[in-house]
Amino acid sequence: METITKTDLSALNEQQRKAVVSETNRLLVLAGAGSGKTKTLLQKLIYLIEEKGVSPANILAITFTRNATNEMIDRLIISADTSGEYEKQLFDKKRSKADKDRERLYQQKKYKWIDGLTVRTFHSFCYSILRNDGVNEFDNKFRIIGDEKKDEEDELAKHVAPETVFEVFHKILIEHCEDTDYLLQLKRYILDYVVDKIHLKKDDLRYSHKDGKYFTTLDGTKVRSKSEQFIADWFYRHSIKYEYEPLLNVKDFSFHPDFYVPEANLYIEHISDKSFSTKDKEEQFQKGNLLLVKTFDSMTKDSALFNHTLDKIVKNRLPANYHKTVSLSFREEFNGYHDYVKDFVQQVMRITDMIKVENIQINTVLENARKDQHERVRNFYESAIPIVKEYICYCTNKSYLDFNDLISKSTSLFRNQQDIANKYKTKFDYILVDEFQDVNNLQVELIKLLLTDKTQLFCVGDDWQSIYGFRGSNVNYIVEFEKHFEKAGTIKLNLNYRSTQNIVGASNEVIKHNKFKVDKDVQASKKSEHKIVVYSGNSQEENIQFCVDKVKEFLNDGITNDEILFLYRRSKMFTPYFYRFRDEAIRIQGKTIHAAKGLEAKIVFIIGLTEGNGGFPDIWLEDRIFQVIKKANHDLLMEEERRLFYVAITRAKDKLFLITEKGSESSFLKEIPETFTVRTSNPIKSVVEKIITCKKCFSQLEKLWVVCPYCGQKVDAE
Ligand SMILES: Nc1ncnc2c1ncn2[C@@H]1O[C@H](COP(=O)(O)OP(=O)(O)OP(=O)(O)O)[C@@H](O)[C@H]1O
Repeated sequence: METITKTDLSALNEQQRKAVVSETNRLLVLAGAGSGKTKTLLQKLIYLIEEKGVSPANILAITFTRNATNEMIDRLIISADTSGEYEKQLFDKKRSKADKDRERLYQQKKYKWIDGLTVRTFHSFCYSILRNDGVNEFDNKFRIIGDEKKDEEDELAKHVAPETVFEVFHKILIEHCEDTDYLLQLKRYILDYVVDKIHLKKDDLRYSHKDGKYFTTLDGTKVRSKSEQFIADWFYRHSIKYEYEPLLNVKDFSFHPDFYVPEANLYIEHISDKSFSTKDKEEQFQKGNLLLVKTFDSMTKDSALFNHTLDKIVKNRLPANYHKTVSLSFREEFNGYHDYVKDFVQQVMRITDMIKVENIQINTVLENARKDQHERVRNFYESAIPIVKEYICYCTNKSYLDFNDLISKSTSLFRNQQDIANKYKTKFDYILVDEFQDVNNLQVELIKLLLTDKTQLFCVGDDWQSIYGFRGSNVNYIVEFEKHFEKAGTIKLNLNYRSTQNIVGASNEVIKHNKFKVDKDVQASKKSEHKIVVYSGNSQEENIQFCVDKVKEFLNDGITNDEILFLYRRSKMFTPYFYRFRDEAIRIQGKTIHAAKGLEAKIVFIIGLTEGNGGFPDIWLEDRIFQVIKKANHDLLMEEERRLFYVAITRAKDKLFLITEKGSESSFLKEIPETFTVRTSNPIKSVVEKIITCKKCFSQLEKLWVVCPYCGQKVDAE
């Protein structure tokens, strides 16, 4: 075999080394943030090939994202490339991404051992299984449907559907709206629960309308009660023109009856428990020789009966040639509400994913939803489920597979076709999985179907960083690894090489508030020169100003833009910052915390750390709609939010800024002990680090190191 690269076991700490040489067949390397899990996994790969003589063809390394796969391949090429050229090219800012991708591919081919490895995302691995071996199971000329239509650079580009999941759902929804009943049902849902928000508690919007007209009817009129809304909707559904609270001048005085139907020359007064006596009004009607009909709240309890009543009252009085059917247009009916329709589609997409990951029958979901005590939940599913069913049929007819289908089709292929399962089982003697804390049911099932008693499964992950629960990942697989995989072992990596003591200390304290986790004693290897800055301005403008000033200061001190990272819970928090920095002609990197997984930066700002709606924590999955498919209690959802905060904090190497607003500080900030922070509303000057020389290997180090990262010598900071 060609010489590849040296397994540099001496560059690893004892625990990392133990993990690399371990012969345990089911091993979990449970690592704290920045403790070198990716490094350990790569060394394991190299060790297997170089020291143990394993053929690269027998190794499968699985990641979650294309970026992670590329990074893994990059690191392998760097380790093999003694000239150091590849690393230079990779970090060359003048080179385009496409250029780097081409170079990666070229280098990968050049080193046969790297090319021989299977380093894939779950999805691309399943994609090739289905393409190569799925023919007996179903049409293997399928195309993938996802969030993007095409990316020229993507290896899967040729096989991607010409429409996105969202587009298909939206299209199906519009088609469904050709049925007027469905259209109005959906419109009613959106008006009630998005526009009027009638599901919210009393102390909100509902009573804040000065004129008391709160309920929105299907034609957009605001009325005073649910019953009036029902009556107005009934007119709309039957295309009967009406006037709401028209001014009526009768003999002795003028007043506003509830409804007037011109074509029937009829007035309707709806009587609720709270209505005043209508005696006076009735007299006036008699005097004026006008037709008044009363309806009562008690009638509205049974909607079928009430429909019937209105039928009797109104229809008989309409002219004989009155025709009722008018087809409604989707575009016009939702005029002004199209963004809400899109939100609805997003929610339908979310439940479709959940249904697939949890492997529940659609009709079971509908049955459960119908039993839910909340009308909003029942109504949501009545409108959503027909769309989900149609989407599934549509994808089958078009031979589209979405990301969940790729995995579930692969597992069913393995279950149904033993010979194909055996082919993969015998091929891969070693299966390495990165970011194991993010696996979901389907992915674990796939892994299990690939294992034999002899296969070595090597998983690395950090339960404290499990942040994809909302997409179906299940932190239980890592927390109870030894229950899910027989005869499993665990090695913990506890030394954080990335962040300084204050950052590691703060992150440890925050995560202590979570109950569902594995305990780890994560230590920092770098001293702190700076405390974490918690800045609370009086307004967003003050916060932005503070960040702009700080960033300018850093840039003046010679720090480059890509060493500074802005993190946030939701993209929209960043928008005002983005525009302000753009006005200042400063380019900064901003990422959602989810997208910052695995990244690190010298200086990190976490913005939007306010309590309450739109802040952080932001527990949206608690919405009862999702609970129908998967139960999740408030405490567990809060734990996921806290893990997300933990991921954010631990991206910082040296300096961390936590940006909040006076009076609405995120509860997470209170979980960081004072010793690690400076809390202020004023700008603060930063401390400039000094460089020292390691006495043993003479490396130039920032004063922050406790132990020299190159030779392990204890560094005397003084
Ligand atoms: N034994 C070691 N000696 C010196 N530096 C190390 C060692 N192990 C890891 N590092 C360095 O620590 C940093 C973090 O490593 P890595 O990215 O592998 O951590 P990680 O556990 O995957 O992090 P996270 O889970 O937080 O994304 C890297 O810069 C890496 O080179």
